Amino acid sequence: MDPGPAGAAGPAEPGPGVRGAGPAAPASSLAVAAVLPAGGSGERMGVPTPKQFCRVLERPLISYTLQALERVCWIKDIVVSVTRENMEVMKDIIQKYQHERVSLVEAGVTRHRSIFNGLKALAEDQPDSKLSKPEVVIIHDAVRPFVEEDMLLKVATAAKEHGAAGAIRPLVSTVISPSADGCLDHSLERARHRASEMPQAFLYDVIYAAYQQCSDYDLEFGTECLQLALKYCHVKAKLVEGSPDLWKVTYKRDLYAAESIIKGMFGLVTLSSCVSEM
Ligand SMILES: Nc1ccn([C@@H]2O[C@H](COP(=O)(O)OP(=O)(O)OP(=O)(O)O)[C@@H](O)[C@H]2O)c(=O)n1
Ligand SMILES: O=C(CO)[C@H](O)[C@H](O)COP(=O)(O)O
Repeated sequence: MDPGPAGAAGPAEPGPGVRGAGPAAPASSLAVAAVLPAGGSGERMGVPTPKQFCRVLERPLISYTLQALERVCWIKDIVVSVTRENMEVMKDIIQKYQHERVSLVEAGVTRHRSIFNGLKALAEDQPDSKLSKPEVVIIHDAVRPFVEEDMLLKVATAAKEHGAAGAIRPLVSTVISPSADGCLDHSLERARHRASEMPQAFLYDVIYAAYQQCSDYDLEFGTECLQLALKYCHVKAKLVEGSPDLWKVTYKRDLYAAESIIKGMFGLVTLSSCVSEM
């Protein structure tokens, strides 16, 4: 286990993303970068602090996500989209927890706009940029801290082959479509559908071209990057089964769940204490 950064506050975290010897890296010729949208306000969490900055065991949630990515040595650059008002907060987090290879860009008013801003920073025509255009870009929500290297490798490799790839999970509940009068219109067959999670990965040229062409409606209301690659670049994403830990911290209770997973990683929760609580 890696110790936490020297002098950093918070637990000496095992860090998500590192277990055992780890999976093999992709071919060294594959240039990979990551974009982390972190410009949301976390309305559904219902607390004043945006959820990515909420503390879990004394450490901001986004710091765990950054740690999971920066421990993957083949991810060269990590671009984080943050609102102007939280830029200083983010810089303080980077300094305090000694995050590496992180660049900041200004977030947009929607998630898609924040991602687009991150992609623009990686484009080759950026003057004075220390970033270089990657072949593959991973997109991962700042509020999904438990991503493993193995999963990142799977989506990056599949993106190189297929142009796009994304993590999926089985649906827990059936998805239904209501009609305008609040009654059931139709219901989807659960076994034939999947929940789309993160991370996702793309050939950079594919996803950048998709964002450049996409409509204001997509940028405002879209929730699915894989759909943009399909709609604008005719790229059918490879879907990769992910672990349950990829879920997105959304509600207040998710912070408690994240805390208990991190404690489990530290060995702070023993099996007997779990059993006695059941
Ligand atoms: N304008 C936005 C909106 C969202 N995000 C980011 O996109 C990710 C996933 O979005 P979501 O979970 O919906 O975050 P919020 O928009 O913050 O949450 P809510 O929908 O509850 O307001 C988060 O890391 C969030 O910070 C972003 O970068 N820019
Ligand atoms: O769900 C997703 C994948 O499809 C995205 O990860 C994302 O979290 C969607 O966020 P929002 O619902 O706020 O747009």
